[in-house]
Amino acid sequence: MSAAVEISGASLGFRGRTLWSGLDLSVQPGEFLAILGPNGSGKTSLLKVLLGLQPLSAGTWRIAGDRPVGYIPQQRAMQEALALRGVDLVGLGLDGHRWGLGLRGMAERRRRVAAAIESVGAQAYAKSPVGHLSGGEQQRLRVAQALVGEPDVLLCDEPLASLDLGHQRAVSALIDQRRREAGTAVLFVTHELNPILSYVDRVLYLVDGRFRIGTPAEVMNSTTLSELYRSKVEVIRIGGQIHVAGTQSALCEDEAHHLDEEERVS
Ligand SMILES: Nc1ncnc2c1ncn2[C@@H]1O[C@H](COP(=O)(O)OP(=O)(O)OP(=O)(O)O)[C@@H](O)[C@H]1O
Repeated sequence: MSAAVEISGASLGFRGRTLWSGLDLSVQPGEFLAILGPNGSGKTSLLKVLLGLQPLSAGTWRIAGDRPVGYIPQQRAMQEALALRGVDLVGLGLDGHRWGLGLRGMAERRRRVAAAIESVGAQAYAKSPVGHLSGGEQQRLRVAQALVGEPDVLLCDEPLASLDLGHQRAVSALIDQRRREAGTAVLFVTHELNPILSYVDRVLYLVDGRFRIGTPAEVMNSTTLSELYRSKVEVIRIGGQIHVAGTQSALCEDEAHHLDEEERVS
């Protein structure tokens, strides 16, 4: 099986600072890869490379197939004055797809947009201007927009931010279903591994120019993360969840922040 995403000998740096280098990564069709790391470690920049928005400093990358990549951007609130409706926003995800002109093409387009909106449970407000919707509602429409084109590769940049627990579960389950049923490769940038832990095949963890790639068990352990952060990091598994406690820069999960504060107080 050929890889959906292939990155070889890749480096990226800005103004003399290397974000990461020597990165070799193949993501298979249907694979779910979580991309973790502290602020500024180059997670979003890696997605930008795969979107063709950011050239590599060295190395090569390739995305198989010719379907447009699906992309859920890091959330920014949409302007209140934005008159675009939810259905229009989701429909933008079909630009570049062709079913021919005429009524059949338009009916197919409408059918797909309606199905994508239903899949994220956004029917109630899909005809409202997106600028009037809550952050979570806007985010669900962005997910629908990214999935409507049935992409072979889905790039997600913290897609669960601003969603409540119920919708975090629904959106992650939807992304998981998509990769299982259609073989979409998922690259999912997140600061919170736990909501998606049961879906994740492998983790790419970036820290200060270094990285590790492996299964959650291979990467999310005290030895590996202490090596990556070059300081003592404790990884604790409780009730099927992973909590990371360590230095401030090592924080990935909120829980760890509290543990760290308690350690300092005592
Ligand atoms: N075009 C650019 N020119 C110069 N520096 C850049 C550019 N793009 C990103 N950077 C810098 O590269 C670093 C990594 O940014 P990036 O957004 O990839 O980090 P991140 O890991 O996604 O962080 P966060 O968790 O905060 O979202 C940052 O210090 C950022 O300022």
